[in-house]
Amino acid sequence: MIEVSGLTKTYGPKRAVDDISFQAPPGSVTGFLGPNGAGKSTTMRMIMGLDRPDSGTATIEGKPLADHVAPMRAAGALLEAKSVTPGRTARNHLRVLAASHGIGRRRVDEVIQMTGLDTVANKRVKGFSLGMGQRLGIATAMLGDPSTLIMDEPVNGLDPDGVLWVRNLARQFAAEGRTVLLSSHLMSEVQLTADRVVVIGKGRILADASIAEFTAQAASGAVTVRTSDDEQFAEIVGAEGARATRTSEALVVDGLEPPRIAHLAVGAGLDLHELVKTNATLEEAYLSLTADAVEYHATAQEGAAR
Ligand SMILES: Nc1ncnc2c1ncn2[C@@H]1O[C@H](COP(=O)(O)OP(=O)(O)OP(=O)(O)O)[C@@H](O)[C@H]1O
Repeated sequence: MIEVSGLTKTYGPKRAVDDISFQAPPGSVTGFLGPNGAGKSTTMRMIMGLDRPDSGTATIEGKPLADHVAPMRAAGALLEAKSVTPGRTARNHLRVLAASHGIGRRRVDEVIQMTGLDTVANKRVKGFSLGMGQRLGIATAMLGDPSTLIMDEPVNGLDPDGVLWVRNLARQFAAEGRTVLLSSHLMSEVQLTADRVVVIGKGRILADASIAEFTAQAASGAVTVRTSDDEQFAEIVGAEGARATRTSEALVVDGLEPPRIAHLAVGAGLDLHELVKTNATLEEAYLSLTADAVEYHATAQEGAAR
């Protein structure tokens, strides 16, 4: 369990994190989302005790990470800034770290295997690709077999196979009752990986909900209907006070729930060919929520495809 309470961090005039509180419960994957510069990495660094908050607290299993007897067993993190000595091999990097935390060499071999680094474990880290570096970062995070795993942009630079692997790893960790907090800008991936989302914008919490709740909030509630006579059915729906818009292929009904729509169609003796409530995707929900919190806008290019 990660608990963040009233956490605030200012860099000069910039309030990077502004009085945020949220929990990442055990047994689930919490997606940590927000536009560039929203404060995600700063928050993760404070949870890991790498940045000192101006005020507020961040705890793991009830206490700050630094107060744990074996911090690497409490939490492991893949953060953006890597602290790997480039001249070392991946295996040596892991061995040095393991030795300084009382972790045996067998665990080093295990995490090398788990992260698919076997063939490059004896190569110097400075020659690593972005994806191999990510895998080594994840291997480092897992070294202590931690109960909490924090990953900042874990799929950054990974090939599709690696993306799937991170998704399965996160899901497996959660299934084992551990806590997973991960940030990502890939909404489709978060939708597949996370159970819950915490959305942050300009240092403040914008949403804290399950994926289902979060996307339901953004859904228009419209229902797509096709019947044996859409023109007649549009009138029936209109008489009920709902709005029916005809598209080339169907009717889009606003203001009635599917069971009522089905009841009306059957009552009018019409065949019902389609009845679908439209759900927003995580990306649509995210974009509509964060529209005002985006700090770095791209401007449309002259001559760009329209
Ligand atoms: N060490 C620092 N010194 C000064 N400003 C910083 C520092 N670290 C972060 N900031 C500022 O704090 C704000 C939050 O940054 P942070 O890296 O936490 O955002 P983020 O949500 O992780 O963004 P991204 O998605 O781009 O990684 C930004 O405006 C950033 O410029």
